[in-house]
Amino acid sequence: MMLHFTKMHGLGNDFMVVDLVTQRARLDSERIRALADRRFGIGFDQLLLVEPPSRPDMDFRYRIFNADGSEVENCGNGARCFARFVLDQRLTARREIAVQTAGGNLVLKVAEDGRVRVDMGAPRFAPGDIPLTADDERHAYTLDVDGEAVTMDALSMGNPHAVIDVDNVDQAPVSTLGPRIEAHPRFPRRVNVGFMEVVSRQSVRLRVFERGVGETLACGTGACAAVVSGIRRGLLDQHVDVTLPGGTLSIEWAGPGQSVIMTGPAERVFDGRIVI
Ligand SMILES: N[C@H](CCC[C@H](N)C(=O)O)C(=O)O
Repeated sequence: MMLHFTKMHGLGNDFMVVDLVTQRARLDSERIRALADRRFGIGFDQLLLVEPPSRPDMDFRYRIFNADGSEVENCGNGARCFARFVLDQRLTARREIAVQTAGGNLVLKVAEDGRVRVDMGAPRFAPGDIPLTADDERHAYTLDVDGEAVTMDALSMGNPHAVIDVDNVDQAPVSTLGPRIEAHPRFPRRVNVGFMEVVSRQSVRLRVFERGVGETLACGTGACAAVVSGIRRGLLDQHVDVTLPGGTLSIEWAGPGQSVIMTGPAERVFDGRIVI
C-alpha cells in the first residue's frame, strides 16, 4: 500500500510524521528501523504517528518511535512538529491542541509566528518514576560506568533523562560515555543522556545522546530535563535559553509540581509517499 508522510524537524531533530487519522497502516519495529535508515530508507530520528484520541477530552493521540524501533513516552521537538502538522493538514483548526501520549497529556499552542509553546507536564524525580535503580531520591547519583565513577542527576519528563554537568559541551564525551550510560543496568528502560554546560543563570549549552537514536542535533525533553535539574540544584533561574547544536529552545519551570513550558520552532521539509 502507498503511505503518505511528511518530513519535519525541530532544530534538526528530524521526524517522519504519518497521519493515521485519514490513513490506515501497521508499522512494526523492524519496518520502522528500515524506514529510519538514512541510506536505505527515509531517514529520521523519530517516527511520529498521528491518531484519533481514545478520550473525548483530547484532540489527538500521538505515538513516538525511536530510530531503533522502540516506542517511547514523550518527544518535545516532535510535539511542536505534531502541532504544526495537524494544522497544516487541516486535521484541526484549533491553535490550542490537547494531545495524549504514552508519557502523559500535553497542551500545544501554535503562535501566529509559527513557534509552538508546549506544556510538557511536571517532571518526576522518584527513582521508580524515572526509572532508576536507587535506594532513595537524590539530586546527584554516582554510577559505576565500566569502573569509572560518574555523577549525574536523573529525572523523568515522561521519558527518562540523565543530566551530567560539563565545563565545555564541545569537549563532552558524548559519543563515548553517552552509549555506556544509555544502556547502564541501573536504568532498566535505558535513558537519554544530557551533557550540560551552565553559561549563566539564564543560559545553558546542551548536547544529548538520545535513547534509541544516538546524539541528535536537539532534544526537547532533554532541554526540559537539563533546566529542571539546574533549577532544583540552585544553578539556574526560572526562564532559561537552552542552546543545542541545532539551535535554541526557551524553557521555563516554576518549581516542583509545576509544568515545564517549552517554546521553539517546527519546520516542514517535504511531503512524500512510500510503498509499505
Ligand atoms: N529518544 C527519546 C525520545 C525522543 C526525545 C527527543 N527527540 C525530544 O525532542 O524530546 C527517548 O527515547 O525517550
